[in-house]
Parts: sequence; C-alpha cells; structure tokens
Amino acid sequence: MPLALCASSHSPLIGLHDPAADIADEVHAQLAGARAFVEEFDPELVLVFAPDHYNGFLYELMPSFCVGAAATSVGDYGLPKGPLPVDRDAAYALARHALESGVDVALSEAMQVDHGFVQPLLFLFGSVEKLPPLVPVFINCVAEPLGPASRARLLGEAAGRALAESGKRVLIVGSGGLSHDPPVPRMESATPEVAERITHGRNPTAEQRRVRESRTVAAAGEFASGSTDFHDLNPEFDAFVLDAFESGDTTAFDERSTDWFVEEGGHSAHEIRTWIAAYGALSTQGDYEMTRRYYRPIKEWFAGFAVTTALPKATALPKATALPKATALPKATAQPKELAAQ
Ligand SMILES: O=C(O)CCc1cccc(O)c1O
Ligand SMILES: [Fe+2]
Repeated sequence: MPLALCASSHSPLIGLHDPAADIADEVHAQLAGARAFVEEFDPELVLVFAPDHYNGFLYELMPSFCVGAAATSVGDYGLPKGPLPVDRDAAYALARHALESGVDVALSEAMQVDHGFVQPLLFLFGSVEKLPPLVPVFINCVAEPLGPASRARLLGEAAGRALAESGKRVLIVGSGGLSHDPPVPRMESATPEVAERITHGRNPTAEQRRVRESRTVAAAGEFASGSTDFHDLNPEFDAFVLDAFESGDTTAFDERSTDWFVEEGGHSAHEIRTWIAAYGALSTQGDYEMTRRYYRPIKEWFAGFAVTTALPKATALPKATALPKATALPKATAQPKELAAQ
C-alpha cells in the first residue's frame, strides 16, 4: 500500500504572535516543502492523529482515543469553522479493526475538532475545500489521567493495518508540538470556573473565545520575553524524540512514564503521542525513511517546533534523478505517479 507521512508541530500562535520574520519565513518554507511532498504523493485518503484542547473533548466524557465518522471544525483562533470531509466507511473500518485488535477506541458521529486537527491540514492542503477525504483520530494528550504512550503506538499500528486493506494512497498526519507547555488548563489545579469550563464548556461564545485566545497570546509574549513561569522548551529532549522517529524506533517511548514526558518536555509534550501513532501506522508497512527533518525551538509560538516527512523505504522518492520510463508496471497495481518501480 502506498503510504506517506507528515508529522508536524502545530501552534495557533502562528500568524498571531510571530517570531522575527527570518524565523517565521524559515518555518513557512519548511511547511511549504511538506506541502509539495503531499502534492506529489497526491493522497486519496488522509489519516490524521491529533489532540484537542478542551474544544471537542471535555471532562463530561473523555475518551483516550476517538475515531471521527463525521467531524466539524470549531473555528478556534480564527481558523475556518464547519464540517470537514470525512470518509465515514473508512472511519468505521478503522474503528472496527482497532477494536478487534484490542484497542478500545471511541467512535463519534459528530466529532468537534480544533486547531490540533485543522491547522496542519490547512498548511498541507491550503484550504478546507481542497481537503481529500479524512479519517480523523483524536488522541487525548491533555486531560489527565493518561494511559501509557505505548497505547498510542498500538492504536497507530491498528490504524496502519486497517488502511493497508484500503489499497489507497494514504497520507498519515501527526499533529503536535514536541517539548512545550502553553497554558492549557488542568483539572488538578483548576478553579471552580475553569473546572466547569473544561467539563461542560463546549461551544463558547465568540467573546469567551476571544478572551481565552488573547490570554494564550499574552502568555506567549511573557514566555518569549523571558518569564520563567513556564516549563522551558527542551531542544535536547526534542532531538532525542526526533532521533527515535528517524531511526525507526517507534517503541522508544514504551517504557517511558507519563511523568517523564512532563518533566522533560512540559505538559503538552504528551502531544508526541500523535507522532507515536502516526509513525506506528507507517511502521506496519515495513521500514521507512525520514525524508525531511526540521526543528527549531520557538518561544513566541510556545513550541519546540518540528516538521518531518517520511516514506516507506520500498517506495522512497528518487532524489532528483528521473526514473527510467515506465518499467512495465503491471497496470492493475495502480502505483502512485512518480514512485519508484521495484
Ligand atoms: O489554546 C490552547 O489551549 C493551546 C494552544 C497551543 C499553543 C501552543 C502550542 C500548542 O500545541 C497549542 O495547542
Ligand atoms: Fe496543542
């Protein structure tokens, strides 16, 4: 099965609270490179692993994992609001396969998603209108208690096997920062008002959203100006994480405790689970090669910001050399255009 992967950080502060122009330009060039990679692959289906930030998943009912059979963007941080194109049959097939293999995913016929899903998709496809059919898979990365990270790997592997049966060109997306600890509320330290919001606070008013989002922007300003009230970014930890994925070691986090992620990378480092699932999915089809690896700690965006792409080794795109013309591929195998013949 033709697969490709893009795992990248997200930050809703992009465009709202930018670092120096040369740094923002550098990241946008990397995202444009990832977008070109996706255009060349031309996916027929996109499997997206992403977290949520108390917009679509709240303590009223908090699953560890949820497959969306239909999904709507809440439109936080000025992102487009409204329905997303979901391949409902593929979502059910994935859920069925995950459940059969012992991964207890929830299923939603009306999933609400936030910037965690929508921002990387927009970077990779340009607009909601240009999105191919999706299978959105939520991974809880903020609402404690969390299970072990190894469960995200098992989820990803089940998803990878399920989609292998589709025979389609599938792009796997992982969305989340490496080390980072922006001010996302925690039940443990929540005031009664905040506890109420992260339990029942679905669909806030535009004004409530504005206030909340301007607080995130203000906090990023303090962090970037040197405030030590926040867990610092940790480039050494992030390099360790990227090395693990680059070397194909998708089990690297199996023995790591949830506390380890927090101590090394801050609370939102749990978003690495989306990468563990994405690379786990890719790994089910054999060895892979990381074809892009970019990293920079960016305090203005509250993120150890990384962009990676990967392909299965067997179908790695040739480096600039033209392929010998159509080495008589059997027609029926529907190879993606421009992928190397075996
Ligand atoms: O609005 C929120 O709750 C958090 C926003 C946010 C900021 C920086 C990096 C992230 O990954 C992120 O999600
Ligand atoms: Fe996030």
